[in-house]
Amino acid sequence: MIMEGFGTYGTTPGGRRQVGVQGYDVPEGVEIRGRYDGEFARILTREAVQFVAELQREFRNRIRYALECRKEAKRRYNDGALPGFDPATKYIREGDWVCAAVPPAVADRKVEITGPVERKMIINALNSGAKVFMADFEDALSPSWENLMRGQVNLKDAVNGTISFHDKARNRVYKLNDQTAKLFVRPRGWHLPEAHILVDGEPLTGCLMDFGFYFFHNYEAFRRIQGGGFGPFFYLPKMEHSREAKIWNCIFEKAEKMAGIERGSIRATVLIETLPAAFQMDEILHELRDHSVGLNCGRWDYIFSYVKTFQAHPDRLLPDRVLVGMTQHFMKSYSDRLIWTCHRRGVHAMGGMAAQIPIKDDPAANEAALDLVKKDKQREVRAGHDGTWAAHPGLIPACLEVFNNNMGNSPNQIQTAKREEAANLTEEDLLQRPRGVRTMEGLRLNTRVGIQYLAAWLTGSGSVPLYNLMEDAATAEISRVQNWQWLRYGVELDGDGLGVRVSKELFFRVVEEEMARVEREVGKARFNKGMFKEAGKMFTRQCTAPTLDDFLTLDVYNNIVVHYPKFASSRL
Ligand SMILES: CC(=O)SCCNC(=O)CCNC(=O)[C@H](O)C(C)(C)COP(=O)(O)OP(=O)(O)OC[C@H]1O[C@@H](n2cnc3c(N)ncnc32)[C@H](O)[C@@H]1OP(=O)(O)O
Ligand SMILES: O=CC(=O)O
Ligand SMILES: [Mg+2]
Repeated sequence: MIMEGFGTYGTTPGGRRQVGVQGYDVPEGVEIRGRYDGEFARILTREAVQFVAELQREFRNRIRYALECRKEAKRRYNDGALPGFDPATKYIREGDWVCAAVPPAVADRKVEITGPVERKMIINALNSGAKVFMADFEDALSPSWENLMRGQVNLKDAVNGTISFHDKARNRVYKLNDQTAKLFVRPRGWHLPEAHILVDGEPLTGCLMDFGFYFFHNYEAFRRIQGGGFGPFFYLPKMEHSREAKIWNCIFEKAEKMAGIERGSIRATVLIETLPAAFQMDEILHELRDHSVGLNCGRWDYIFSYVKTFQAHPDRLLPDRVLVGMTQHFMKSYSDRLIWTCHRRGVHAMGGMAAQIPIKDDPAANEAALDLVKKDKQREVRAGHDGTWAAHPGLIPACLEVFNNNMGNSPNQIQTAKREEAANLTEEDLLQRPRGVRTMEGLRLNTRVGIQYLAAWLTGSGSVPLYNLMEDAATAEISRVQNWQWLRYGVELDGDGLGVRVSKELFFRVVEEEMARVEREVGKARFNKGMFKEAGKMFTRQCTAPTLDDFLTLDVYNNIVVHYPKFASSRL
């Protein structure tokens, strides 16, 4: 068996093995095709891999079925059906039940910072003054083998309190403060495979890798150090139906049993970030009622999902992306319903992410951006949200101030902001067509943002600052699907007064011009060294595809897969 934690990778303490000929010690039926690294071997222990493989074997058929059901629902929406409340689960929506009590350690979640599982950012986020840090394997992370495995190593060190980072260029050492944010971890969505680990010859389900290794290595320390006897805590993304929440509930139960900890120890907040899930809030909470700690308004994926769900409904086209904010009736209705539902069931109703980030070189623009963030947070706290998301440490004081000013010393508003009137929101409220115009600048912005995001993702960065906004997989998806839909229906760009219709010819010209603009902005050297040209081709292909790809990152995933077929895993 390979020993854990031996210094530089490649040789055992005895020095008998060579770099590259070493492998992870894996159980029967598992093959690891990612690069070998001594640090990664601390995570990929035989026992941990066995646990993850068992999750895969037990749940793969149910996951497959849930994904088939998504396809079936897509067929129905494409044939003209609209999402709505399920009559079969009316008894759950109308029933008088509550979720398990919120663990005291996370009663106060006024401001949560999010970010990829990158070492320095984890330390900065935990030290940021936010109540919670949502460490992200999802929208904010490009899921390369290196990023995923380093992320697991970083989280293990973070939970144990030993994480540090030496920025050699700036001669600065990063360490944890005495007071840190509570850690939540967001695994990938169900749809993403993990091509570097095969179980019985098939790729592992990505989220089972993220959840499984994190849980296996950290549940004991987390419950002792962070969770006050509860935990670990998770965020669950991109679900479309309560049957998917049921799978997570069973996974949690299996993990708790394996660990010998009480049922209900693990807690998760589900992002309501798909249009179909907005009609399943009660059902999702009900499935997870012993493991729930609320719902969150994942606004960016929600907008993406609106377009995707209505991809075949030309009467429901979105206006320019910048016009689809939380004050649009369908967005406001979804946030109101989420608050009402969560508080009725005794759990947190979390707000979402304002995309503005600090602007370093322009004080006036910085002030204006901060003002937009504050207004967004004010709207959330007054509506009854118990907390919100921030993308950057520089925003934490302002967001906290807004929530503290409106909530005083209360840790949350679960008992005080019931929002009973939201019970009257109808299917029509949740689906109402967004208002606004479409412009050439909207098409251009989608294009240059989509391409630059993809270029970053292909080279390892899953969240980037672009034009003073945070961009991640969810925001980039909006750019992609909106372009696709406008092209598909040859929409008129009615906001320009020119009556121009979107066509392939127009789009190809826009791509060319925006690529030239990006090259000017980032500089020739960076442009040629980066993956901009490849990203441009991929984005163009996606926007002009005859049928809409379900996910941008799924389509391009193979470009970041790096296999080490001969050496990575062996049974020693
Ligand atoms: C739709 C959704 O799912 S939202 C959730 C997913 N998205 C995210 O989590 C995005 C999180 N945010 C980020 O990734 C970053 O803030 C970005 C990419 C948008 C901007 O990053 P940068 O350009 O590096 O920011 P900037 O240069 O201002 O950073 C200043 C410092 O703050 C740190 N920082 C910035 N954002 C974060 C963060 N979210 N968490 C921790 N530290 C952060 C930087 O590491 C840097 O640290 P240093 O001074 O010690 O070197
Ligand atoms: O995950 C959050 C979102 O807005 O999408
Ligand atoms: Mg999202």
